[in-house]
Amino acid sequence: MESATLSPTTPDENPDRTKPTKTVRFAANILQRSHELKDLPSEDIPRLIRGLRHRVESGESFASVQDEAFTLACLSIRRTCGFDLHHVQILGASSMARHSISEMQTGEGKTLTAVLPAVLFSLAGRGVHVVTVNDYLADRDATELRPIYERLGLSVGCVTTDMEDEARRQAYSRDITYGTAKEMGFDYLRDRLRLGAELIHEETRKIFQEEGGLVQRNQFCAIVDEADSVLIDDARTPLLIGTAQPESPQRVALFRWCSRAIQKLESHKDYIADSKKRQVFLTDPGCRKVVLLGKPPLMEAVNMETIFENIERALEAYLFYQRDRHYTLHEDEVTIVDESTGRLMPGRKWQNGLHQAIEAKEHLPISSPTSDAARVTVQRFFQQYPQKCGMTGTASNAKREFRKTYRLGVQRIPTNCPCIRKGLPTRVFSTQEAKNQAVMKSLQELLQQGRAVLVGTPSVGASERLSAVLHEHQIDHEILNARYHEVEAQIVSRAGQLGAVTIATNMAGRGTDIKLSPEVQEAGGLHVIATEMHSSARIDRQLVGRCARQGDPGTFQFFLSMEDELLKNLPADRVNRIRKQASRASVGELPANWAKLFKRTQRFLERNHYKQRKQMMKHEKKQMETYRRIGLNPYLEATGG
Ligand SMILES: Nc1ncnc2c1ncn2[C@@H]1O[C@H](COP(=O)(O)OP(=O)(O)OP(=O)(O)O)[C@@H](O)[C@H]1O
Repeated sequence: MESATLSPTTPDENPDRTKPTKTVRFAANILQRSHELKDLPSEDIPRLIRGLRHRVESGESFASVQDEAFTLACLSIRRTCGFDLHHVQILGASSMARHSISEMQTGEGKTLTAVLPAVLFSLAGRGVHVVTVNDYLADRDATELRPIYERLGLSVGCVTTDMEDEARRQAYSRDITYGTAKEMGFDYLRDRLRLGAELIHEETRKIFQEEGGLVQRNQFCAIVDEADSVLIDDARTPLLIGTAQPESPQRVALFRWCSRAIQKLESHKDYIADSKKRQVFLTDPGCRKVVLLGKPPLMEAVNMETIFENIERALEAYLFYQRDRHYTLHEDEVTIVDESTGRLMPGRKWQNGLHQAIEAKEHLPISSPTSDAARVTVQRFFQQYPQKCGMTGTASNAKREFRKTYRLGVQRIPTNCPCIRKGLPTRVFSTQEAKNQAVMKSLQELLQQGRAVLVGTPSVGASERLSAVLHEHQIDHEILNARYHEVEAQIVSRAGQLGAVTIATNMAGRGTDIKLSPEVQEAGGLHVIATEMHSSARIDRQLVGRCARQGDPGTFQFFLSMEDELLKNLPADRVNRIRKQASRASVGELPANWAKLFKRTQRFLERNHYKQRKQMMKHEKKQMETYRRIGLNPYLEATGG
């Protein structure tokens, strides 16, 4: 059988779809061979897989068993799901087997595509990690795909947030384990903490591992779904485990005092705020003012340096962290909202006193602060997998970063059916109010046409504000945000029905598969209204990718306003200038060319975030080298190995 050689052409570059290319022949061949095995008794499939495993364990390469492994996987998929994989899915799988990121458009069936490389790499018997963006998707994929793997004689596990260590250990001992990068990364760090100094002695490490002291096996293969979200968007903050410091009334008094004291400070005069980096620096006059402010007796022993630092944290909490956008409040606790996925992250805390500063700002009980115990960047964590690959609908514009950081190429895979998604012209308004009115009008028109509508919003707060406006206009709708994650599956299952209006945060941005009812399909499919642009064009493309999947009809439109969050990332004086200019141009809708400002701001932010990631990696590399040189566990921070 000939091996897969993907031509770099995209469907647009090679519109002659009737001519079978070498790659199409490769995919057709795999499917044909799987059809030839249609009478193979079920019990023979695991036997054949065991044969392949034996060959890999005896030193044969993955490439030499790839065709047979793919054939058996296709057979199992057909017997379980009742349909064949599309050729393009087999091409996507083949490029992943050669350590690439397959760029497959949204809705092309990436979840099933990943089964093929997962089966192939599982033959080494060292564990395959299929990494997704959230617990919901990890659990959904593991549950839905389990029958396919089990037919092949392969075991499947899933790691989610609230699991105990023993259950995690079990899940990692399976052939294929589903989970999020965060869960897998934190398990990795917890293992490094368990190892302590033994990490650097190969022999003791092995013994420790064999005795079951660790939860994870050594990293071997990672297949990353939504690769740009996991490897790029989420890679701006390192994975970090903190250890709780003892409670201290002094510190509680300090956080509370700082939260009040900042009301007396003036921007530009007493402090400088950098909104891009979300940092605040006290100026000399600011420091002098803080020194002179009256303090409670409990703070007498706190040195001025610590007070300045906590004043800066309190200002950051006040200026850059908004309730129902960056965090939510639940039962007297601050719960972080993941900015790129819109999901809650219970149990996670901001470091260096920021979490406590936010608690003080919200007049909540102050939790005990944590200090760094172990940390690793997402980049470094994934670099340690000798076999890795990924898939996403939005990889091309991060091609360079994938190559430089992870040594992963990006391969564009043609769509199965031509995509007929249609974008309507972006509309820009001078105020949020004018934008909401226009969204409402558009919604009413769409509902009259018998469409289903998904409205994307940037935060929990924004989704609820828009919901209130819809209530005023008596438009029935559902909300999909971090507060309703328990009923996510039901909300998604209704989102493609006649007259359905779903207001969602980024939670619906990735992996959400909205099935259309026949009437909605007939009326033009799902329409996506994006009510803001995100900090990365890839996140916007994912939201828009909820419509017009697999050749279905579908449309989308952006509604933007000069009061949008995105523009707040520009320097304040520039935003004010632009807003004044806009209000001179119109009080309602602005000319279409104002949309360029949003695209430029988005590109500016993308560049900034890339720089931040590069800087973080440079810093980590330096730190690791120093730790190694002096013989300490390089993953342990404050404990010093
Ligand atoms: N070969 C196939 N034949 C028929 N249906 C398929 C096939 N492959 C996948 N599907 C179906 O297509 C739908 C979309 O699949 P999936 O959610 O995996 O897409 P995706 O590429 O991951 O989308 P997104 O990028 O939005 O996450 C699912 O309902 C899945 O069952």
